[in-house]
Amino acid sequence: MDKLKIVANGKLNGEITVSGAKNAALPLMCAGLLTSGTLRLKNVPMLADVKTTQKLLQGMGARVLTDNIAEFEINGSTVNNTCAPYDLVRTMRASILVLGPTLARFGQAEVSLPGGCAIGARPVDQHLKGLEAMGAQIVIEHGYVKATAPNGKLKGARVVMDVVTVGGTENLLMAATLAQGTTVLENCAVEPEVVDLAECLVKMGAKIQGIGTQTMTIEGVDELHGCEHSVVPDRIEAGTFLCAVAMTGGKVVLRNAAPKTMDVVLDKLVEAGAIIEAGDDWISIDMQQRPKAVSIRTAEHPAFPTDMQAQFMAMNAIAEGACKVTETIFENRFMHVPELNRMGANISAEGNTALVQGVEKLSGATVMATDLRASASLVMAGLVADGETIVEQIYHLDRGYEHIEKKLGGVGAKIERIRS
Ligand SMILES: CC(=O)N[C@H]1[C@@H](OP(=O)(O)OP(=O)(O)OC[C@H]2O[C@@H](n3ccc(=O)[nH]c3=O)[C@H](O)[C@@H]2O)O[C@H](CO)[C@@H](O)[C@@H]1O
Ligand SMILES: C=C(OP(=O)(O)O)C(=O)O
Repeated sequence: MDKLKIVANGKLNGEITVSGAKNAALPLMCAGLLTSGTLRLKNVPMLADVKTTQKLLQGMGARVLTDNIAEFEINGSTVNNTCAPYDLVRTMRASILVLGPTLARFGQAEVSLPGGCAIGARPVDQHLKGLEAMGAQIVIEHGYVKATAPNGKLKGARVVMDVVTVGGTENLLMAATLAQGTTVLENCAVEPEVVDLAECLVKMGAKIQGIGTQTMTIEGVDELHGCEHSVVPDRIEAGTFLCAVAMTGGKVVLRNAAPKTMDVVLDKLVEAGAIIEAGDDWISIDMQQRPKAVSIRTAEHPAFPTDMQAQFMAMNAIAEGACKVTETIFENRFMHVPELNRMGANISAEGNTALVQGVEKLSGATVMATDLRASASLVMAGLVADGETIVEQIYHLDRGYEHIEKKLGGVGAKIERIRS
């Protein structure tokens, strides 16, 4: 399994181009199942999860073409299999997002239950509850969700999700576009990636009102057509690089970024001492001091994103002062804490709260993490640690960061992939 070797190399300086968002690209690719037309997606990040989604869609019979430089064409006219098998679903929880579109277009779907993962149990009860309200008959058998729509069609319904769920909102939104009648989704997630999906669906002919609000009303249509859509920039990848610069110091400009989707993260970096400037599609950071510790509390958008919690923990680990990090979205998202402590950090975690006392120095070590953002936080710690840091098990990182070693290497980091 590949590893990353990182040696501190001073301040980061230069420019980085941000990729399209993983969390938007995956549901957008699944939306290709809703139409027999061609969905052309641009700005798609070349990530392990995108390749898994490509395999999943191809396994269902869809034609998926890519030029391997950020463009995909998905054509759902040839879909002849409504099953998403365990061997693909288990490597990527977002596979559950084929359930809504497949059921809505073909009247049946069989999708392996994704199961829990390192950061929490992550049930999909809200997805199933919503589809049942839309008339689906659902059984769980042999680890699979087997869903059918009586007479082949879902029916519009009012669904109040009892937790705010990004994937649940996306699945039900896609399903509702082809349902008969009107669906009202209440308590929707308003993450930028949900908005991006909704905007693409509208281009495909869907009738959706309330995009970007907690209530979306969808008037079902008989069919959707193809369209061209550019994936929203990845606010989490961008935030990760900004945090890295906040730790090393330096001046970096991020291109193809979406600062309007990152308000709270940018505010917190300013609180930490960074000078941040932004235009429509760029962000610059200038950091010439040791960061100040900043307390954060994760919550649904537009509050502080859980997917940035580990990276801020790494920054706080070397910051001046002490702070509190509270995780309210996932029940087990502190796996980076013991690894950061092995590198000399002073963090104590209990329940969903971690108290961080900043230290002056970290020391390099061999570390690993069992989830994506935890792995990113260890890479960042390596950028400022004494000696060599080896981050193992980086297939987690490859799920969500496109060429992280090249992007950070391009602004002066000493970081090398060791292939095995
Ligand atoms: C591919 C993708 O977009 N992944 C993102 C998505 O994950 P994902 O869509 O899986 O996250 P959700 O928003 O659904 O999960 C939020 C919380 O709701 C709970 N829940 C969710 C669904 C459900 O049916 N029942 C239930 O109880 C989950 O266990 C979790 O505690 O949003 C998360 C929260 O912003 C991000 O961390 C992930 O990066
Ligand atoms: C938790 C994450 O992703 P996923 O939902 O794909 O596991 C993430 O991107 O940090």
